[in-house]
Amino acid sequence: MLPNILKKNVAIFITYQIRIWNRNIEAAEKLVTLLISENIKAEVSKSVQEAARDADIINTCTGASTPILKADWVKAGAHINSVGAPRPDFHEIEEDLVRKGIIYTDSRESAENEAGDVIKAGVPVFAEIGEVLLGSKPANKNSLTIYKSLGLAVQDAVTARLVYNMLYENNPL
Ligand SMILES: NC(=O)C1=CN([C@@H]2O[C@H](COP(=O)(O)OP(=O)(O)OC[C@H]3O[C@@H](n4cnc5c(N)ncnc54)[C@H](OP(=O)(O)O)[C@@H]3O)[C@@H](O)[C@H]2O)C=CC1
Ligand SMILES: O=C([O-])C1=[NH+]CCC1
Repeated sequence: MLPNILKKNVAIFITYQIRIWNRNIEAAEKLVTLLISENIKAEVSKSVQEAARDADIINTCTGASTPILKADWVKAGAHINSVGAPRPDFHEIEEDLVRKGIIYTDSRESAENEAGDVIKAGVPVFAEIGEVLLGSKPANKNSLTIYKSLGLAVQDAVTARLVYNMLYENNPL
């Protein structure tokens, strides 16, 4: 999943340097090689701290059950996209870091019931992404912001429909 997220980031931001950390360095090297082969500037970091240092955007996408990203490693004004820890008993972001951030999510109900990091920190969700897109809630660009992604069933349904159409309607067998 992470390669696709990174490519989307690169499509949006013109200047960038991507640093990749994985607990298994060979996996990080493999991803960096893939990104470089697609002309995306990427390099391996030996630690999460090194990867996060001075980063404007941090993407966490792990199956970790204890936090891997700590508050002291993240600069003021950074934005974090947290994709992992989608269960109440899973964590990938340190509690203090979640408390420092303004929390955005795809579904408030899901975040309050499923996102371990949000539940443990006991912080309110500031806005759903839909509210930001509609202009009813601000993006707070200069603050530390955290987008807690959990996925919406409608995304799966629409994707399944697109795949079905490609297979059976646009390209009938
Ligand atoms: N928000 C959303 O919409 C969605 C969220 N998810 C969640 O995102 C996460 C990643 O999913 P996906 O990419 O499919 O999973 P993968 O199994 O492909 O990748 C998991 C990654 O997490 C790493 N990892 C696992 N445990 C730890 C740990 N304790 N510390 C550090 N790194 C760890 C793995 O490292 P290694 O390579 O060493 O094994 C691997 O790089 C999962 O938690 C999944 O449930 C999934 C789909 C949608
Ligand atoms: O596939 C998955 O592991 C998940 N999808 C949404 C939350 C977790």
